[in-house]
Amino acid sequence: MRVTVFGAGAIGGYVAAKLGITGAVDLSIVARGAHLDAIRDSGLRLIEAGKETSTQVRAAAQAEELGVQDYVVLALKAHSLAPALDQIAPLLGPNTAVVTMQNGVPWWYFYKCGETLEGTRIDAVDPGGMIWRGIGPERVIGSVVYPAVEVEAPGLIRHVEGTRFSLGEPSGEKSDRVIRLAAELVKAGLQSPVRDDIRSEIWVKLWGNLSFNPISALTGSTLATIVGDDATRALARTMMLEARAIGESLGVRFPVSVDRRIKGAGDVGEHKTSMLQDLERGRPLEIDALVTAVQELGRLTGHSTPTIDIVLALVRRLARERGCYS
Ligand SMILES: NC(=O)C1=CN([C@@H]2O[C@H](COP(=O)(O)OP(=O)(O)OC[C@H]3O[C@@H](n4cnc5c(N)ncnc54)[C@H](OP(=O)(O)O)[C@@H]3O)[C@@H](O)[C@H]2O)C=CC1
Ligand SMILES: CC(C)(CO)C(=O)C(=O)O
Repeated sequence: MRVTVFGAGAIGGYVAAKLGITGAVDLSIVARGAHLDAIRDSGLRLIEAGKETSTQVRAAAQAEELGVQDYVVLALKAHSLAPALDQIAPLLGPNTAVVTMQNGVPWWYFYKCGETLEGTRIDAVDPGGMIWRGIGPERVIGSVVYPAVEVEAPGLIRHVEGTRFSLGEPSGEKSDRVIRLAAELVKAGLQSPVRDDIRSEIWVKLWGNLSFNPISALTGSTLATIVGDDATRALARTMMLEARAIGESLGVRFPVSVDRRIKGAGDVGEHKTSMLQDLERGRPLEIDALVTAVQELGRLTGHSTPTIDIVLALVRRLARERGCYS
């Protein structure tokens, strides 16, 4: 099984390191810059549960060096995907499956969704439908990423917590390709349940990201602090209720209450969301996949999002001032 992880940063690097340690798949990564140089020099290093491992993995700067794959794991930040389409193309053959390991509303959301909006492109994450055309939604295996992972230094991945990568076909089918991939991830020591309704799980994760991430960027606060403060907790809750109305109108089942989801986020503790971490590092923020796309889905389904709109306006303004959003 030929597997390439494109964008082997924190999440992609973790998946690649785990698959590499098992050695059961023909594994490659595409990376760039100092990170790529370090992986070529010293292997892909992973610190997990206090133990460091290093895996020699085929690491390419250009996908042409690797050719057509059985699976391509896309572990880029959502905004990095459109600019990378030409670089990803050489990995794709007629039977290549593409696994989207990203937070937020995925660009393929309305593929085989069984809704009246079937085939709708979401401009916030797929401007002009260029990703839909460039990758093809029929290749997609959806994913929900739970682990917290960081790139501590070039070539060095630090696992913080969590091992679950839920997978699911957009159609909900338990296809051979998704079952085979899940089996490899499990062999590598990860949890990989195959879902028949991956969109509902995407929404439960998104629920936290669309509210806590921009609030944390705006306030500089950790999850525990946002949840512990009555006013910011209420703000997150209002955003989540606006989002739930949109999700439910799209057929999403929320298996937990909004208050339980908020408690779960608070229990993570004094943790800075990825959006706050990106802001502090001056890196582009994933505003569009996490927040703008939800606003767009609100417009598509006829739901107003007054609180999401305000928070979105503020976090965009902040990110523009800091050069982290264009
Ligand atoms: N990290 C985490 O704990 C979690 C992350 N997620 C989600 O997972 C997704 C990935 O996040 P994360 O792993 O943190 O992000 P990272 O920024 O750590 O990793 C993305 C990697 O892709 C690389 N990249 C971007 N464009 C290209 C390109 N054209 N060619 C080669 N490499 C490229 C980046 O390189 P460069 O650094 O040079 O830009 C970086 O190494 C996001 O959607 C995030 O929200 C979800 C749950 C938890
Ligand atoms: C920690 C959490 C769950 C915040 O919603 C997250 O996914 C992130 O930081 O992006």
